[in-house]
Amino acid sequence: MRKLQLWKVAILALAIVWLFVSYKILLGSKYSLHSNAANEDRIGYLQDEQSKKDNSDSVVGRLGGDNQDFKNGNWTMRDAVIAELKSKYRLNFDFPLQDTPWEVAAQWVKQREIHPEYAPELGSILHALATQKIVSADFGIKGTQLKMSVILEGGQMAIFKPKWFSRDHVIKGSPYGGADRHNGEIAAFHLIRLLEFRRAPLVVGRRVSMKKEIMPVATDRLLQTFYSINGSTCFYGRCYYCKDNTTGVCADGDIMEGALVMWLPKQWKLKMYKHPWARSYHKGKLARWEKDPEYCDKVKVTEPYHSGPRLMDLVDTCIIDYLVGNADRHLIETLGTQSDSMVTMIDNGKSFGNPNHDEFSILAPLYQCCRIRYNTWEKLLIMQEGVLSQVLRSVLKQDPISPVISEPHLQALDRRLKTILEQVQACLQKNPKNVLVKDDL
Ligand SMILES: Nc1ncnc2c1ncn2[C@@H]1O[C@H](COP(=O)(O)OP(=O)(O)OP(=O)(O)O)[C@@H](O)[C@H]1O
Ligand SMILES: [Mn+2]
Repeated sequence: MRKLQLWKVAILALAIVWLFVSYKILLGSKYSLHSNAANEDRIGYLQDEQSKKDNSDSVVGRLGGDNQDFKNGNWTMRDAVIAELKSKYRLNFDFPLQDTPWEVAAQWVKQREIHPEYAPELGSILHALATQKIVSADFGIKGTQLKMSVILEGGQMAIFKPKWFSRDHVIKGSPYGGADRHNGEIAAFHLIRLLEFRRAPLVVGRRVSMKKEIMPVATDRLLQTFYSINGSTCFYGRCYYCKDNTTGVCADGDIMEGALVMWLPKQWKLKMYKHPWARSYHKGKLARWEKDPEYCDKVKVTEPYHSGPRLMDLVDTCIIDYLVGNADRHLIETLGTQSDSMVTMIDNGKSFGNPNHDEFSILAPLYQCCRIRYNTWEKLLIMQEGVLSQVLRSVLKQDPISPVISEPHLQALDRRLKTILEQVQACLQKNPKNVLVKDDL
């Protein structure tokens, strides 16, 4: 029995080494594209791969357009990885749908994912979210931050999180401070998608005319919170932090920019739990996990973290939160009520606040537990060496309110990813046997 265990560990260790070595080799290797024949072979391969997934856009065209190395006949494997990922995650806004966009999206939701990995319809659904007529508007129904809840033609509900800051505004001070970042909500959705977690509701940017699209369909109670400053329409809504004109947000003239977050189908109930790694939110008072380096050992033996996927879901979540700089996940919400229900990545408003600050403590579940899903680690490895920012930049360019985040935020993602991988490496060095966890745990 013990022998068998040792064999398993040895095979796993070999697999890890192989993955590392092959990735490094792939990154380093260069394709010499001097001869036309070689060029055509390479292009042919990519076209085949591409056409399997999406025949709306050609890799050759894209590379010819934005890859200088390719033009110079000096094309690295890293470029191939980037091209492949850009093509995989590119949105096709015209992809034909077999049903209404709302129905297609509703049918996607499963026990452990909100949308599938291969989702060519996603572009058309996001397009519908960004353009369908708003038929009613009211206060946001839950949460402490200002938002509107809207119904789109066809009955789909969505949350409108308004713009508070310009793209280059930097939030200073506490790592969980500042009003929501609507653009962060959009960028986080795509980041979560690129890392294949698939646990965030669909989000798209949208600019709405307050006078034409909102006011004619707004409830009276929402309209009562509207006011204007220097000709711009503003509102303060109703929420914990919504008081009066001093707490409201203003459009740019009549046009208010925001993020529309698609509401999950009603039959999927969310259940809220306190996050074991929540902050104390009191200056000078540390939470238990901040005082006790062995804290994870205690969490690991308590329900529902002692078995099933819950603990590893938290590790995945802290990886996303560290990347985007969200230090405010004091609650977790599971999709469904079972012990193996997935931890959703809902509410990414507190993200992309300060590109110059990396809040290491967000990673506590990872560095205290020293465990990560094999699958997650693999996805992170593929995204290293700047691949992540390149692919995300390209995806975000397609959003209606592009540019979604500023360059320093994209650079910060690559830097933070490096830190995460260094942490995993440190764990592997300390305790090689127990770090990588099977994907169904
Ligand atoms: N897309 C969605 N589908 C279903 N429920 C949602 C969705 N988005 C948010 N909710 C629910 O509404 C709650 C509030 O939303 P959200 O967390 O985005 O608002 P918030 O004001 O930022 O909240 P908080 O004050 O907790 O930070 C969530 O905790 C969740 O229960
Ligand atoms: Mn929030």
